[in-house]
Amino acid sequence: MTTRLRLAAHTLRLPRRAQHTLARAQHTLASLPARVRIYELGARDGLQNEQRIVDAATKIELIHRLARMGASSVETTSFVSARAVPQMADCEAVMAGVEQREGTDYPVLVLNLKGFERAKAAGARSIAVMAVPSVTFARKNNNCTPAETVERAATVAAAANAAGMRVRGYVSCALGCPFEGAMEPAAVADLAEGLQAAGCHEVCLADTIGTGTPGSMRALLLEVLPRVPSDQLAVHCHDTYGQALANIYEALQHGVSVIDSSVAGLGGCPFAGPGASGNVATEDVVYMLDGLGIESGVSFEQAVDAGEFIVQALGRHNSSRAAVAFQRRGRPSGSAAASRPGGRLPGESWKQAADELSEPPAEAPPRRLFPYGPLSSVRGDAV
Ligand SMILES: CC(C)(COP(=O)([O-])OP(=O)([O-])OC[C@H]1O[C@@H](n2cnc3c(N)ncnc32)[C@H](O)[C@@H]1OP(=O)([O-])[O-])[C@@H](O)C(=O)NCCC(=O)NCCSC(=O)C[C@@](C)(O)CC(=O)[O-]
Repeated sequence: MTTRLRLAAHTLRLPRRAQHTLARAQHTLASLPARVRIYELGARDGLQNEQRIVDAATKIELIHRLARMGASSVETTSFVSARAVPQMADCEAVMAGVEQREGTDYPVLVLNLKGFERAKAAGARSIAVMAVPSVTFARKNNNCTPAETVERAATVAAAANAAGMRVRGYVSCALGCPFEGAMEPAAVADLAEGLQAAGCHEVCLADTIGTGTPGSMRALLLEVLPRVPSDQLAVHCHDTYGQALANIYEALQHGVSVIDSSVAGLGGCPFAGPGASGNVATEDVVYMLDGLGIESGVSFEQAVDAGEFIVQALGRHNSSRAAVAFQRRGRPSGSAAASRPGGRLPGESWKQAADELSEPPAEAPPRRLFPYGPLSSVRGDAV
């Protein structure tokens, strides 16, 4: 008997109101993807706006940790003007030093043909391009018009595809521009479709300054999804107004299964004006996904370790709520870390704690319990 049938039999014994609640929960969970891919931005978007220049060796070590923690993609650097973004001046050295793991994608951001030629010469196998709907942001960030951002992206994508590279396309300011406010969802959808037609295997809707809400994310997805299918979409949420996780949850319910994030919540575009905060923290995203029973392949503990590594190098605070809570309190009951209050034993480094915690417990506890039982049964997965 499938879990769904067993569940149906079980719910008949519940009061009518509880049956409705359960049916609603089951409907929501049924629409969530079972697995998502994490596109990690800590080494590129995460660092590009930091004033303290991080040396190439530290960036390379960070990239290795991000790959080891299980991110599907680790955006490695950007091939842009060193005058415009001094932190990315060492892009060639970083590319040369990264030992690429089998099964991990290492895209680099490229905004024009000059950047593409540099990336190709440095051995990049995967790139990201961008299109911008806002006139002011396109001028400040890309030194061209919105239409020219699409033309440049298409030119670069064609060259990259001809060279056998994978191409992702960002639509920046998808939920708002720092200078022009809300963007028309239809205009964003036009750019998303344009990037896909230009040869991008994946289109990422970027809330560059984190002004979106689940309402505006839903309105945007309803406009974009008829034109670009959910399995070719990603979302990139900054957390300026504390909406990033809610926006991601909204996107998950529409079938989007590639999530951008940055360890320790680092990041931001240097051309987006003051007050825009970092990306949603990878640790927070993974904590939420683990709680939803959605596989990401990312180890929460190793994400905390990577985030701590880079915030210590930068001498700044960690913006991940989940990482900070984990360091103070450990994981809540039911998780492997819970048996070790504080997550880390006295004198133990985060790396040791993470290695220790990633070892499977002798008898695995039931994972991800939902008040009505294991999440998979509520979702109605067949067994
Ligand atoms: C847009 C460009 C490339 C200008 O593009 P351009 O208009 O083609 O530049 P140009 O021809 O006017 O050249 C200006 C100068 O830049 C040099 N140059 C031109 N291109 C390159 C290159 N590829 N590599 C190295 N140097 C370059 C070029 O050689 C020249 O140097 P000069 O002769 O004055 O000494 C430039 O303005 C630039 O690099 N801007 C930086 C933009 C940037 O990196 N922004 C942050 C990343 S975007 C982001 O974070 C958003 C995202 C993706 O995460 C999603 C989201 O949240 O929205």
